[in-house]
Amino acid sequence: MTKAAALLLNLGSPDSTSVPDVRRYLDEFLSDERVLDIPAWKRKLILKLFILPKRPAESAEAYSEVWTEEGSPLIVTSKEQQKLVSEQVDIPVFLGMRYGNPSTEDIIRQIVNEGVTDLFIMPLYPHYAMSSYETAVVKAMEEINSQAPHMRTKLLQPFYQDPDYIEALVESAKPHFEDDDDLLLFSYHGIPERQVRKSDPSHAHCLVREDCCENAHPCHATCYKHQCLATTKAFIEASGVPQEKTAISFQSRLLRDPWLGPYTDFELKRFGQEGVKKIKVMCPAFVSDCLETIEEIGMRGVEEFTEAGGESLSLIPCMNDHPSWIKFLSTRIQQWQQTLASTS
Ligand SMILES: C=CC1=C(C)c2cc3[nH]c(cc4nc(cc5[nH]c(cc1n2)c(C)c5CCC(=O)O)C(CCC(=O)O)=C4C)c(C)c3C=C
Ligand SMILES: [Fe+2]
Ligand SMILES: [Fe+2]
Repeated sequence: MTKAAALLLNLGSPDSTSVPDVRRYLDEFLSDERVLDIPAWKRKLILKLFILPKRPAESAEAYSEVWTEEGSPLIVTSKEQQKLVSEQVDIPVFLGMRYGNPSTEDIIRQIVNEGVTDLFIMPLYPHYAMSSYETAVVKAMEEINSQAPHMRTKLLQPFYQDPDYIEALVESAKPHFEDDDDLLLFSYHGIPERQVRKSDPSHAHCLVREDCCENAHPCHATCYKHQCLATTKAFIEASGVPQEKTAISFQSRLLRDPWLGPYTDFELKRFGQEGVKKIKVMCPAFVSDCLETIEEIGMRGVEEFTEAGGESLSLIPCMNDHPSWIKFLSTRIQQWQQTLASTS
């Protein structure tokens, strides 16, 4: 007897906006060797001396700005996505988070208890990064290997230029465009440049030249920079937005190492100073609105831009529960079920 199921994976949020809950979450998140990819002793020291004393209170305040009656926007939206996808397919759809709850460990236990033999693992990240897609997959596989080593698994690959994803992104974003917009900014979550180099299997291609991540290359199956550029290019082509009215930047830096640039906060200031008046910002690395979109762009970004002279900045919502996005996920599940049926 076989039983198939799908598992949606996302990053996770603290359980509440209390400082102890946020501290627990940040401790789990930033203790991940794929997020702070430095020697373990150094990571522990940095966490203890520089991050955990002050950041939990600052982040708790930021979370309070976006928290809803049902909880964190990321969790609430992810649960809604799970419900909507479940309604479109005829197998159970589970939801797990890399950090916090519902934890990957608990959800794999539930999946095992329900007798699942074939699991489609769906990291809800369009782009490959060791700190997002890779760590989610590694954690899920560790749990499966220890709890149910015979379970068969299949992985949804990063879908950064999948025409169906691009179509869903265009359909959800385009209604927010206005004729008098001066600029559409694609703001992606940043990562340290070091992690782009580490994810380059050749260790000789990515970030070696200014334009090395632009074009297709065998090293780019794991190149976050290339994949963000590719999403932007595909979106511009599919949406018809004039390229000269677009820009790209990377947000959410932590610590002082060089991260992928240009940095969103610096760019918003520059645009304001250079006379750009009306900006729309979309964040295609996130499929659900969360702290990093609602607070960092929709609140702080607005201040940065208007204080520098800009008139208005609007955040374009992520795909969230948009029907085209739900269809994308449901279709990928159905396609996997067809391959299962044809191979069994
Ligand atoms: C979209 C993919 C993401 C990548 C890549 C990523 C890398 C990355 N993040 C941090 C540090 C933090 N990120 C935080 C929040 C956060 N990050 C993502 C996604 C990616 N992160 C999401 C969806 C969220 C929002 C979570 C929510 O609850 O809404 C935070 C926590 C908040 C804060 O204190 O600022 C941190 C910290 C690093 C260091 C990193 C790559 C190395
Ligand atoms: Fe992050
Ligand atoms: Fe690259």
